[in-house]
Amino acid sequence: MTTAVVERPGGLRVRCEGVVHLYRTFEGHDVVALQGVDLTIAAGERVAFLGPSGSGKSTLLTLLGGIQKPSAGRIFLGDEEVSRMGERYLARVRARRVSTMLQGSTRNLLAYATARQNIAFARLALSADERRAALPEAELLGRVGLEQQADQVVSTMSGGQRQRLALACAVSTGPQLLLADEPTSQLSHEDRDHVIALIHSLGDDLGTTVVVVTHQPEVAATFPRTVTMKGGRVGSEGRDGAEYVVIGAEGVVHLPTHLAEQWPPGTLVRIEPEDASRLVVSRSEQEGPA
Ligand SMILES: Nc1ncnc2c1ncn2[C@@H]1O[C@H](COP(=O)(O)OP(=O)(O)OP(=O)(O)O)[C@@H](O)[C@H]1O
Repeated sequence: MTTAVVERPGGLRVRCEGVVHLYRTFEGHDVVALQGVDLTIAAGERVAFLGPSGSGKSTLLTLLGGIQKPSAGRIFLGDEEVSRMGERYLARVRARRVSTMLQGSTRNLLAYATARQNIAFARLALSADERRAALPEAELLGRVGLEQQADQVVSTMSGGQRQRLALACAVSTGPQLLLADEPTSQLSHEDRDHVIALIHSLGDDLGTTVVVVTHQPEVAATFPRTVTMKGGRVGSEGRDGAEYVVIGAEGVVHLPTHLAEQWPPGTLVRIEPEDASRLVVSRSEQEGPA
């Protein structure tokens, strides 16, 4: 497929430096959702975020999309730091350069509007030139297999149709960065494969940087890079099928999950260099602190 949705040059580079995020609960407690994320995603790269529930995947995604600002640390979209953007400028970035699909298709759509009206709404912030350069709405709907649903109201659509429409709206502005939180959860296998193929075709056509949060191994396997979150940090990364742990800012190394179960917190270990590219981790015979 070679048709561009809206012609824009390439994808956006994303960089996180020591990103921390806290939520204040109604009871006044602070919840640490992210505690020092260092991560660079190259322009045009496609990455799947994995990790257990509560590890901070959705929080990181909303920070990358400028929906929330980090409590500390810095996030760069291209060369621009998100926290330094004024609200109006950030709103323009969100409307034209960065598309975020939140978890659950209904949060991304106007339920009582038709497919066509939803796409028109998503494109409101585009300039007249950009709108002219954009893929015609009928073609866009055709690409997500909804040509027959152009005038159908969202609330009468199936879950799969809504999710495909949400994706059509997200890509209708030709974003340089597409962020999608669980875009394939609760879909049939057929709808899941359709949505993922569309996401990858956007990357192929426009060089868009793509980040997808998923719990589904079949979905993660279609991405050349995976980032697994653990306790609010990047725990490990997968590149072309090989898994690596990541050294954190303070020299902290997470153990791979299968070893972490055998060597629980408190285990005493010794780390010694074997040669220039190898460290040996050995477990002490002594009991660690209880
Ligand atoms: N609005 C909020 N208020 C308070 N705490 C929150 C809020 N949103 C998230 N959290 C907490 O922040 C932490 C990270 O949550 P987050 O939703 O980012 O994780 P996740 O990895 O996306 O989880 P899931 O896979 O279940 O969606 C969790 O401890 C969660 O309970």
